This record gives sequence, C-alpha cells and structure tokens, in this order.
Amino acid sequence: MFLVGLTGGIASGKSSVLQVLQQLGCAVIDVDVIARHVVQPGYPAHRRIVEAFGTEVLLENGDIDRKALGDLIFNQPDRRHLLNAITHPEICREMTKETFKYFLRGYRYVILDVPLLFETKKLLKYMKHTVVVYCDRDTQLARLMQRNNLKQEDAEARIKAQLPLEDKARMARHVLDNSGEWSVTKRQLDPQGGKFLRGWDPERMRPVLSHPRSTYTLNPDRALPRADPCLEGEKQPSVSSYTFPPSPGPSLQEQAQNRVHEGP
Ligand SMILES: CC(C)(COP(=O)(O)OP(=O)(O)OC[C@H]1O[C@@H](n2cnc3c(N)ncnc32)[C@H](O)[C@@H]1O)[C@@H](O)C(=O)NCCC(=O)NCCS
Ligand SMILES: Nc1ncnc2c1ncn2[C@@H]1O[C@H](COP(=O)(O)OP(=O)(O)OP(=O)(O)O)[C@@H](O)[C@H]1O
Repeated sequence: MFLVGLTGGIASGKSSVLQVLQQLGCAVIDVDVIARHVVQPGYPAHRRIVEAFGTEVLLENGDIDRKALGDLIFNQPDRRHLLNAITHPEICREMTKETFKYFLRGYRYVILDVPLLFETKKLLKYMKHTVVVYCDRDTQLARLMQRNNLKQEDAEARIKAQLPLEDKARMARHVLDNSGEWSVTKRQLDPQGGKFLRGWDPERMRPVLSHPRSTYTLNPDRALPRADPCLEGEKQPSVSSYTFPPSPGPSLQEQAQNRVHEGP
C-alpha cells in the first residue's frame, strides 16, 4: 500500500480537493476531521486540553470552543506547541487505524490530507507522493477571512502559524494550483487528462485484493486475483465483487465528510 500526502496552507483548498478525490472513489483521510474527533468530551485529549488551557476553552455543553482555542494558539507559539503535543499523538494513532482499515479493504493508495505535513516532517518518510494544494497569498487571505469570518490580522496570524505556502510548494513533488476558478482546479483532477499526478487515473486507486495465490489453492473457484501494486499497472477487478475480507463499514472519514462538507 502507498500513501499520498496532500497538504497546503490554511484555506488553500485541501478539503475541497479531497472531496473531489473521494467522489472519484479514492481512499481519503482528512486529518482535520480526526483532529476534531479526538478532542470530543470523554477522550483523553479533551481532559488534557482543559487541564492545560482551563475551562475558558469550553462551550456550555462541554465541547471545545474551537474559536476560543484557535484565538489562543494562533497568536502564541508556545501554547500552540502545547496543543500540538497533546493532540498530535492521538491524531497519529487514529490516522494509522483509518489507514489500516483501507488496507483491509484492498486499497493500494490512501490519500492523506495532512495540513502540517512539512512542519512536523514526521510522516514525510512514509509518503510515496507529496502534493501541495497551492494558492497565492492574497487569495489565501481573502478565502480564509471570508470562510472563517476573521479580521485581517487574525487571518494573518493563522497563516503565519504555518510554513510559507511557497516553501511548501518547493518541497512537494507535485503542486496543484488552486489560485483561480474552482472549475480550473477541478479540471486538473479530471479522470481523463487531469494532471493531478503523473499518470493520474483514479480507477487505479480503487481497491484490489492482494493475497498470495497459494492461500486459495484448495478451492480454485474462490481464488482471488493478484494485485499489481503499481500506479501504472494493469487495471484490477473491483473489491466489491468479492466477499473477503468483510467490509468494516464506512470509515470515520466517510461518515464525517458525507455529513459536513459542501465544497467551494
Ligand atoms: C486550533 C483549533 C481548535 C482551531 O479549530 P478550527 O475549527 O478553527 O480550525 P480547523 O481545526 O478546521 O483547522 C483549520 C486549519 O488550521 C490550521 N491549523 C490547525 N491547527 C494548527 C496548528 N496547531 N498549527 C498550525 N496550523 C494549524 C490547518 O491548516 C487546518 O487545516 C484546531 O485546529 C486544533 O485543535 N488544532 C490542533 C490540532 C492540529 O494540529 N490540527 C492540524 C492537523 S494535524
Ligand atoms: N478555487 C476556488 N475558488 C473559490 N473558492 C474556493 C476555491 N477553492 C476553495 N475555495 C473556498 O476557500 C475556502 C477554503 O477552502 P478549503 O476549506 O477547501 O481549504 P483547506 O485548505 O481545506 O482549509 P483548512 O486548512 O482551513 O482546512 C472554502 O470556503 C472553499 O469553499
């Protein structure tokens, strides 16, 4: 199995791109969704956030007040590092579980939207490809202010909390420019002729089963096809026509993204 690290700057368009990839049938994991999941009341990270930041970062119903916590951490690097130290190990554990679920379902590629991929660097060594969703600084600022209803100085603080997007674009293997109209970006993801990745064909990112042929020699009628683990390889039959392994149901990502995301 191969991992594709999708990253970018705040509000550069990662989630919008990820949603299209999901609609095309790719296995996707949005780390921001996981980050929201692991700080729910009752989870260890929730308790540790309250211990570290006090009850002023809680809403009346006990949920984390994301606006209040964001205002604190985006303006104070030491508090941001503290929040990262609390949440990142939990996020990483959950992300590994979600990736493994896709592995069990026969996917050869999983696309991970990791906003801080180049800041933390920890996951870089596991990525077969890295893709930066880029947009120019003015566009990023305008989209962030509009989406989050932020004043310019607050939006600038959020942008400054990350590496400059130009630097990330230099570090990535592929860059998807999302500075212009959404239709232009979407064209780059088109299954026919889109330039998202070299040899881009979402069909090849769909599941196949990879089992040694010998496992099934007792009953040749039930033999499963062997996987070709390469993007440029032959197309494989879909996993949906086989009964093993059983599907563990929709992933955390699928449940969350079906519920919340509406696209640009
Ligand atoms: C600070 C929080 C409460 C703000 O919540 P909010 O709902 O306003 O934003 P959301 O979670 O949707 O994040 C939006 C974007 O902010 C940026 N961002 C989030 N956390 C950080 C951080 N610690 N450092 C730099 N940028 C960050 C990312 O680009 C992310 O995509 C939240 O982002 C959080 O809990 N962050 C810590 C976990 C984390 O590092 N998440 C990023 C992915 S690992
Ligand atoms: N090409 C585009 N044209 C116009 N609006 C866009 C375009 N791409 C994204 N947007 C809008 O910009 C905002 C940011 O996009 P999106 O949420 O996908 O970014 P993101 O990188 O996932 O953000 P974050 O880092 O905060 O999670 C959203 O309101 C989205 O609808």
